[in-house]
Amino acid sequence: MPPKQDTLPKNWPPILPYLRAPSYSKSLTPTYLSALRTKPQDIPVIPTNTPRGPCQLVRITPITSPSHPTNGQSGLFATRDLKPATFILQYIGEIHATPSNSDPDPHAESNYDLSLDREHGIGIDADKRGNEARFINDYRGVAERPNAEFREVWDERRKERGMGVWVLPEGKSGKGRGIRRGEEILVSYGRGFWGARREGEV
Ligand SMILES: C[S@@+](CC[C@H](N)C(=O)[O-])C[C@H]1O[C@@H](n2cnc3c(N)ncnc32)[C@H](O)[C@@H]1O
Repeated sequence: MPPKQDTLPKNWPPILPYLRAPSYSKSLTPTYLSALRTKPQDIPVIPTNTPRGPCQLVRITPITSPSHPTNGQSGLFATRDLKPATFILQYIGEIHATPSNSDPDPHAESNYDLSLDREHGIGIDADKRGNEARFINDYRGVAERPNAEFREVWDERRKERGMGVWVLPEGKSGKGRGIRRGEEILVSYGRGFWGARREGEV
C-alpha cells in the first residue's frame, strides 16, 4: 500500500519541512521558469509510477560509526537491492536562480545546493526544505568509489526539469555493480564542492 500523504520518512528531522515537489524561489523570473520548463533533448523521464512522497527504496539513517566522516550526521541507505542504472529518487528542494557576476548568492554557503543548469544559472537547494535525497553523502572517506550519481531528469507530471539520483550504470568506468540492501548510497559531490570548502577554511 502506498504511504499516506501526510506520512514523513522515518528519521526525517521534525523541524525541517518535507517536500513532495520542488518549491520555487522568488528569484525565478519568467526567463528562468521558461528554461526550467523546456525539455532538453535526450534526458530520461522520471518513471510514471514514482510515488510523490517518501521513497520506499531508501532510509535516512543516523551515522554512529566513529570512522565515518559524517559521524553524528545522517546518511541515506538502500532498503533493498538496487540494480545498476535504477532511478532511486528525485533531489527535491527549492529551485532558485544563481546570481551572476558579483551579486550576493544566498545559497553560496549551503551544503545542500546542487546545480541544475549552469548555462542559465539554476540550482536546487535542500538546506531549509527538501526530501530524503538531501541526506546523500559523498563517497570520500566512506568507500572506494561512488555507487550512485546525480543525473538530470524530466518530470512529465510537472513538465519541468529536475535532478535525479540514479544507481551507477554497469558500463560507467566498468564499476557500476548496483547497490545492496543496507548499503549506503554514495555519490561524488565533485572536486569543486570540496575545493570550495578547503578555500573557505581558515
Ligand atoms: C548534502 S549534506 C549530506 C547529508 C548530511 N550528512 C546530513 O546529515 O545532513 C552534505 C554535507 O555532509 C557532509 N559530508 C557528506 N559526505 C561527506 C564525506 N564523505 N566526508 C565528510 N563530510 C561529508 C559535509 O558536511 C557536507 O557539507
